[in-house]
Amino acid sequence: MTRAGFVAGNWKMYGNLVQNQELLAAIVLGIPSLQNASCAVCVPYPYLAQAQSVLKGTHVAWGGQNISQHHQGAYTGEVSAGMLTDFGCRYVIVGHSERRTLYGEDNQMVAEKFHSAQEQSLVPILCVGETLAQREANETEQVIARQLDAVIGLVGVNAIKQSVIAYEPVWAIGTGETATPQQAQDVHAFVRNRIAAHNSEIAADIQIVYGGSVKANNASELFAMPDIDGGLIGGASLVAAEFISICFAAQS
Ligand SMILES: O=C[C@H](O)COP(=O)(O)O
Repeated sequence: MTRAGFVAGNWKMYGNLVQNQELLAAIVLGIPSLQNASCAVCVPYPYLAQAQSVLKGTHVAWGGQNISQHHQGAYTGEVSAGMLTDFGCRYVIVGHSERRTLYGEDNQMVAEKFHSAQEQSLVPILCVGETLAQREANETEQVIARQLDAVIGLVGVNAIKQSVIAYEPVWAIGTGETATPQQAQDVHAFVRNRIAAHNSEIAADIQIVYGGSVKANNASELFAMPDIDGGLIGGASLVAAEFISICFAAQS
């Protein structure tokens, strides 16, 4: 079977009302439809209402970049999965390496966030990936296995079915240094095999996307690999023409 492609933009902490309006309008105009692929933008919380208002009824979905693992409560500054659904979100990124590194999110917390997202019918985009030091120490597979197993251990493999997995080698994020298609493919195949050990059907169906310096000029080559189903795009998702072209590269 051919899995559908998927591309999500992660705007990180960039944008303002005026720039967003221009970017979203250009994306909507540039992506009237996609063949066997879908796309989304994950915007900062304050702009969810803006994304909803511009993207509703279009081919571009939207989502958040993080959620609390808690349902509600005295957690100053946090945002729950339910709050994202109030703004029509379909997706939420969990476990991005910037959250893991800068905000101390460990595998258990990421698994809880994944669970919390699914409880509200959001599709979690689960990020996994190794640092440069871990790659150089030949620990890539162990690191990713731990990140994946923590989630499967908490929610079970059947729940994984309703998610997207994003392999993002930390050393390739925002650095301009992309993993080669073969390096990325090797890890994607590892992730798929690890899931296949639990359930081969789910492993065959799940979308595994790559993130780390994906641009319009390298997307096709990456997405052509058998286990790479699309991308999670940082910097290039802030440039309409780049993002649109990456989304088209995920078509099949
Ligand atoms: O979530 C997106 C990744 O962090 C990739 O960012 P980048 O495309 O700017 O390297």
